[in-house]
Amino acid sequence: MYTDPPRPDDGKTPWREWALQGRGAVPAQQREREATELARIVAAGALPCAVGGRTVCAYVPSGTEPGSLALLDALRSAGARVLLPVTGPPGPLQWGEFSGATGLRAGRFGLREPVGPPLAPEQVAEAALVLVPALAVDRGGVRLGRGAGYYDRTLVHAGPGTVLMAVVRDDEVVPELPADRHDIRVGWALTPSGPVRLAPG
Ligand SMILES: Nc1nc2c(c(=O)[nH]1)N(C=O)[C@@H](CNc1ccc(C(=O)N[C@@H](CCC(=O)O)C(=O)O)cc1)CN2
Ligand SMILES: Nc1ncnc2c1ncn2[C@@H]1O[C@H](COP(=O)(O)OP(=O)(O)OP(=O)(O)O)[C@@H](O)[C@H]1O
Repeated sequence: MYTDPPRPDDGKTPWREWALQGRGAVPAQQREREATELARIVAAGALPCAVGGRTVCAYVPSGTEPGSLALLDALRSAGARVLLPVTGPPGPLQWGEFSGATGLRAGRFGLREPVGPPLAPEQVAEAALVLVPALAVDRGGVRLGRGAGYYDRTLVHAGPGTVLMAVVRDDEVVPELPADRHDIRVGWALTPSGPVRLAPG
């Protein structure tokens, strides 16, 4: 059960605590069900854009983050070239191509990332779709990340046609989050109940 969410003018820190606390309270079985739903949505092709023959940037979930390797496999089965973030010092993220679980090793912060030479941050410009890790997202497309600014610095390189989609739990689509000028808004949320169109601007 969630505690009451903070207010938009409380700042990002209490919102991060709220989301992390909420995720921590979700039983493992429910988390697995939600991950299965997310992978099913991808496998069913119920995304806002076609991914066959296209590049999709995604991420390997860590801890209580929504998603799974099965979701990444579903993207590959749909014919996508899947790129995963390679985390360096704070700045734009580099990328590595996902070739299956055996091609991953632990990187910075213990995050699993592809072995092999990293690709430039600008590769995100090739992407039809970016699945962005998030703690919460609001109806206007403001995304709450972990607070290191990696994705805000990365998504500036996305093309105008790239679909930006924050992956969150149903309860993490909220009316209004605190926003900073540097925040890059996303047009969609991917939740276990399906894609949710947000209205940036
Ligand atoms: N799965 C996943 N991969 C991702 C992200 C993410 O949110 N989730 N990122 C999204 O940006 C980037 C990495 N950003 C991160 C930002 C902060 C911390 C973090 O845990 N910081 C701790 C210190 C942990 C430590 O020192 O070991 C902290 O700030 O307290 C981790 C990753 C790229 N890859
Ligand atoms: N485009 C940018 N250029 C320089 N600094 C930036 C940029 N975007 C964000 N930052 C810096 O990164 C820090 C974290 O920003 P913020 O709290 O918005 O991160 P976040 O969106 O939660 O994290 P992330 O993007 O890694 O998921 C802030 O100190 C901010 O000034």
